[in-house]
Amino acid sequence: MTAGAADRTVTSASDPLAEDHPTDQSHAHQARRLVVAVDGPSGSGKSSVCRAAARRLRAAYLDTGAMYRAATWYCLDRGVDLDDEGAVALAVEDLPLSLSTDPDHQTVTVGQADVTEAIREARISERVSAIATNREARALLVAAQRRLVDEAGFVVAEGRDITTVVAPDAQVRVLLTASAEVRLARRGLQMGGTQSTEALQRQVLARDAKDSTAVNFTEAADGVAVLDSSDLTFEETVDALVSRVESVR
Ligand SMILES: Nc1ncnc2c1ncn2[C@@H]1O[C@H](COP(=O)(O)OP(=O)(O)OP(=O)(O)O)[C@@H](O)[C@H]1O
Ligand SMILES: Nc1ccn([C@H]2C[C@H](O)[C@@H](COP(=O)(O)O)O2)c(=O)n1
Repeated sequence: MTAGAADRTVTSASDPLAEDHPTDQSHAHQARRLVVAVDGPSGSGKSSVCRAAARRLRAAYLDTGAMYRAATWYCLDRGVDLDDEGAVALAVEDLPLSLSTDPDHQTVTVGQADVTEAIREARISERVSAIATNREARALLVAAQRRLVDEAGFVVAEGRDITTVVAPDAQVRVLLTASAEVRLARRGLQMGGTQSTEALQRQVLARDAKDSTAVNFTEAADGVAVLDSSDLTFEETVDALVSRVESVR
């Protein structure tokens, strides 16, 4: 792990902070505890907007989707049948995951393998719903995420169930949305125009449809503010999120 202001390491999903060594700066985060929870559908801008907001706020950044992706990578690497719910849950229990929460240095490792890039591949995006819809695997990952949020103190955490399950008591709770058309266009640009329309639809819309059978991230729960970025630039969206945080600090 690269030590830094917001670094945390999950050493296994079932015992996430067993070997964590918070730095002095991370204690400073705890002293001003503030949790910013952001959910939303694929391509709405959660990762990019939350990472930029965390940088501006000098907070930790927790990408919970990266944990589901790393679990998928691990299962595929070990030849676990993703349709075998019990085998997947056992694998996730053993998952040797290390995740940086420093918004400037995003790294994800599984055992000795640096999977930071690999977990973004289409083969992972197209299979990750098998983990997201596995109840036991979810429970393990949610427990690890709660520990990370608690330890971070001042954190921007994003995913699909942060406002409702992982950190329902967060001081700032936001559902970041954008129209399906806009999200597909953004994801197409992000992938450098390499993906067919069908592939993009599988990775964005079909994945959302599967994931939403496990958790609701299309409607804001009570107390959750909707931030629709369809007509906002990236900077305007970051500004809107940062302003919300500043208003409760
Ligand atoms: N308001 C915005 N205006 C223009 N582009 C944006 C905006 N917000 C995000 N983007 C861009 O859209 C793309 C998708 O954003 P991002 O990967 O953050 O989405 P996401 O919600 O995390 O998706 P996923 O859940 O699938 O990982 C990125 O290239 C990002 O820079
Ligand atoms: N809190 C979360 C975060 C993510 N997921 C699932 C749903 C996605 O298909 C997958 C990858 O997330 P992404 O990197 O695209 O944000 O992980 C979830 O169910 N709950």
